[in-house]
Amino acid sequence: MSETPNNIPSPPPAPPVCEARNVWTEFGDVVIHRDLNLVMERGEIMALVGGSGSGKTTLLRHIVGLTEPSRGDILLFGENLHALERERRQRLMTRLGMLFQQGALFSALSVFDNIAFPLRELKQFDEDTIHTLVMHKLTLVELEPQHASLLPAQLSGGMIKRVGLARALALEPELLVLDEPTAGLDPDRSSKFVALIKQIKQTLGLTVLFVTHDIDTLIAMSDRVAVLADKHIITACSLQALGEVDHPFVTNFFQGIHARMERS
Ligand SMILES: Nc1ncnc2c1ncn2[C@@H]1O[C@H](COP(=O)(O)OP(=O)(O)OP(=O)(O)O)[C@@H](O)[C@H]1O
Repeated sequence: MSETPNNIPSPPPAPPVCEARNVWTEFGDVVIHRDLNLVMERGEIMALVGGSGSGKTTLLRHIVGLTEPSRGDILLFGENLHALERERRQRLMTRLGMLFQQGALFSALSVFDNIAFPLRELKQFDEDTIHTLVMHKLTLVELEPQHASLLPAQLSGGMIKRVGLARALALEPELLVLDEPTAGLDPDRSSKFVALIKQIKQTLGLTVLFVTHDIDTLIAMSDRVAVLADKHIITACSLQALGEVDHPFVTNFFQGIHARMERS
């Protein structure tokens, strides 16, 4: 522990928000992740990119506790997620929120009930409090109170994403995980959704990890880019530094980024 000039010990540095340590994932004989390592610091927005089938969604699913790696550890806020007993693990999971591809809303539940779902699961809030929290999240994602009673089938693609985001934010997480947040949105809706995520990130002081194939989203959102190739993270660096990385996937990918930046 370091000391201040008055010899008062300063507190130990906060652990990384999220860390994958020596992670292996195997489906039968097929190895998806081989000794994969990744560290995310508080307050950053990190993009996770990689070829189709390289294991990005699988890694996100490990990080949000839906699946467990074959070997290795996932640490969230310094705690070893898969080694915790159930109750502590559930408590830890309330510190993160996930937006799935296509929103993954419950089709039979209204917008209100979708957003209320994680709050009700927790069994800590009465219905008045849940109402206040849900309506606050609806405002946060720039939807109107009258949208609360709609069913997912009555929503546009952009609205579904916003409701999914509101649900991911329901428990006021510190880490937000987004799988392809702009997939399926037209360029205008996509850039509005990116702006909304960045604004919410700023307001709530979130750390954000997202997967994308979309170069515009990558350029607009990321502080750092983690590249999943050859079954592990080959680099996690700024967009600029990515230009220096000598790897066929990165070289290809960077050509696309370069062309896009020159067009804008
Ligand atoms: N439960 C499972 N059982 C067997 N194989 C699986 C399972 N889940 C994923 N896979 C395989 O693992 C590989 C990685 O899948 P994953 O969805 O993580 O890739 P991805 O990088 O997110 O791909 P994309 O960019 O196309 O969405 C794929 O070959 C997939 O078929």
